[in-house]
Amino acid sequence: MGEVDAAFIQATEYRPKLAVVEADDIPLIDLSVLNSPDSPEPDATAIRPLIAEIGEACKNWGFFQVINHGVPLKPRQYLEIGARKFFALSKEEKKKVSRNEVNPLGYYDNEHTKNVRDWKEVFDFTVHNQTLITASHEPDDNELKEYINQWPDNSLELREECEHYAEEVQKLAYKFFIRLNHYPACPVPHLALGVGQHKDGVALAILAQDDVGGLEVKRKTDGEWIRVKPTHDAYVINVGDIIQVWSNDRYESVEHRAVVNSEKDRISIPFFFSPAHYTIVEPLEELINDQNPAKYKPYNWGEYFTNRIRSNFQKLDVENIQIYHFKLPDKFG
Ligand SMILES: O=C(O)CCC(=O)C(=O)O
Ligand SMILES: [Fe+2]
Repeated sequence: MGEVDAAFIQATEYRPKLAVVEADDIPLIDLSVLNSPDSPEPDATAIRPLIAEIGEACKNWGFFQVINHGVPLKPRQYLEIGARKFFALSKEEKKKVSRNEVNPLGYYDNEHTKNVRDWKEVFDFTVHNQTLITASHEPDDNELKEYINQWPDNSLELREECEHYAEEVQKLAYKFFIRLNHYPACPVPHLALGVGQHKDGVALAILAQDDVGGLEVKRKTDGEWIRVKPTHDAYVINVGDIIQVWSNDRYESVEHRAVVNSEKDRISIPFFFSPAHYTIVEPLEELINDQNPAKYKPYNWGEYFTNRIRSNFQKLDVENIQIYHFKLPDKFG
């Protein structure tokens, strides 16, 4: 295997099959009724079929793509170019904006998913230049800290490109943070993964991917890994853990991963949507009744998130925090 660090090598059962199963069946949803120039405020009847379509996609797949979403293409294209320029800088230059124990935003090339190193480098920033978040994952520690974006200086216009994109894409959801993912070409794509299989802990993820492709979704019906076909100017949206809890398991957060390849590098830009740090996440009251009792205990989002990033940051012996840790016993057995 020569020069590839053993930290990147997946256990046999997690290694990707490189034969691609490309899904035509991941729902492709047209959002044009929401963006009609004639009726800026679509009425409830007009959007009812769309809501049903999204509900079905969330239930059956947990994943879908959207087109005619109203987010302009230019800022996304500029940011993709800007991301490529940034990742092409020397390690030394990129490390000037490195994430560290104090500030988890910025550049990072050592992320682990389930204790195996990901074949990627990332640049994280929050939509607001300063964001308050819970400092500690300990329940009794109420201290908050401020996340501050780190921007590379010199000639790059990365800051403007990131801010401009954030302003536009947040119209599709609300806010939190955006990641620039760079997956370099990999000499051992059958042994490593760009991101190991995982679920997103946030409420919703909205991903812009370039035309190289590599995102794979675990199909709910048979557990097969399905490649999400890059579609021009589409966004891939997936349900995260918070929606699973809010919906009391009606909409499940789905496992996914990013496969790498030996020829081309790849850029993807996920936008992670989640509530404010003080939010208590629990099944929505209106969905709960005697027949359908709450399946989760309430948890604090800020503590959960801090716990998660702590375990991404250092290789821990224990599994990181998961929503099933808050699962209540099933009353109907
Ligand atoms: O790059 C991709 O296609 C997926 C990235 C992803 O799942 C993540 O960053 O959570
Ligand atoms: Fe993800």
